[in-house]
Amino acid sequence: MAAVSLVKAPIGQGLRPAGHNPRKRGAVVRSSLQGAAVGSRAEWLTNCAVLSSKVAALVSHSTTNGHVAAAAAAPNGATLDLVPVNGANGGARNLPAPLRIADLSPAPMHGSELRVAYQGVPGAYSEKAAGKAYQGCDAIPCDQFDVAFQAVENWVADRAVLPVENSLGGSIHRNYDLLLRHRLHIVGEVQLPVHHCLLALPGVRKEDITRIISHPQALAQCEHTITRMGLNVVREAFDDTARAAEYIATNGLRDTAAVASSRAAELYGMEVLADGIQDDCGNVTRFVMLAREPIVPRMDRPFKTSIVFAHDKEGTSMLFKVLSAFAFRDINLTKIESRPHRHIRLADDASSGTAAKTFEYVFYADFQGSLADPRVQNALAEVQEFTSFLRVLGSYPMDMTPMTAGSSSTITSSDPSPAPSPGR
Ligand SMILES: O=C(O)C(=O)C[C@]1(C(=O)O)C=C[C@@H](O)C=C1
Repeated sequence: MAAVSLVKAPIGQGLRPAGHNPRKRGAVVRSSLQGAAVGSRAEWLTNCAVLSSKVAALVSHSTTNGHVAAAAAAPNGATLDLVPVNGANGGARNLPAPLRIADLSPAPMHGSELRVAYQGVPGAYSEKAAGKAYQGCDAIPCDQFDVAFQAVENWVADRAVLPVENSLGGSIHRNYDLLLRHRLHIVGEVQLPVHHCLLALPGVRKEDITRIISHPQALAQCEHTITRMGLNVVREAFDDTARAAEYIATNGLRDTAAVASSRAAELYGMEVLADGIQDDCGNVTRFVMLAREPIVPRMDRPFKTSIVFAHDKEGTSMLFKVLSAFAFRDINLTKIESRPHRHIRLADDASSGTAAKTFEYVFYADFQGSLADPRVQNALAEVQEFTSFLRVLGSYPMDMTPMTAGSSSTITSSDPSPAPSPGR
């Protein structure tokens, strides 16, 4: 499958039903502590069904006289300009085909495959993470992280699975920045043990290699091992690990090796020169699962909640106060990250568009606890008092799978529409 490089004209984008404004929803604590978007998804589906039946009625009427006689009014008042049907009368061959019910369906229903966007090409670790998060999904490769966000926002994909941190390389800052710029919700997490190989074309020996290419995170995760191998090489960054392998194969490069997965070796006809070259055998990358809607937080299993906050006044010990709101309630923080964000535009629920706000730093924090837990709600209410900006990025089940090398067991998720698998 070709990588999605631009997501500009998704099917049905202009047909949003009345009241459907994705930017209005969300989990900003100021408006609501509980994600209240479940009803709006149902509303969207209902409106689609109404719209579909109107179109279906018109199309069936049109087949009696060979033409669609009139324009249909969509529920939001927009006019659907239905075109003459291609037929024996001819003359309409270059005109667009009429909408079908399938075009109006925003997401696969009733067990059909979930479309999951990831960054990279087949053989990338992110593809494997997508398969671990949503077994049997239709994984959609995207050439950039931003495109994966857009693919979900524009209904080209139902979910995105993107890396946020690695146990050796640290945070993937780009995705933290994008979480703030976009309006998607974290609905789950998946931790993937990452086992790197050094790949080269068949017959190439280690001594022939002058260059190693890979994703910067993958190069960082193998930095010491590559040095210890005594190879006289330059290291170059590439978009993703699998694309580095594909590039070598496509261009027949016999002086270049890639750090990538054994699956990439199989897919692109490469040989494994060295196996397990990550600097730590417990090398794990954490991915987040993103959706247009939040999931309903629960209390019957371990949950994690991710927030982002900022303060626009100096000298008020904001960070200390925020941390104390969690500490005094014995809520365990699992991660905190600060990012500079001058001139970053924040998607803001308070207005229908985006509002430009400037803070010196924003802070991302993950903590153990569900948004359904009153302790968490109280902590967030307090955090809200100390901050100028607070947004809940998601409250979702923790990935509890033991992190043994090569482990790939399924995680437990509350995500409402994952591919069918036990316990979901
Ligand atoms: O290049 C890939 O294969 C990816 O999936 C990207 C990525 C990353 O961004 O960290 C994912 C997991 C590994 O940590 C290395 C690279």
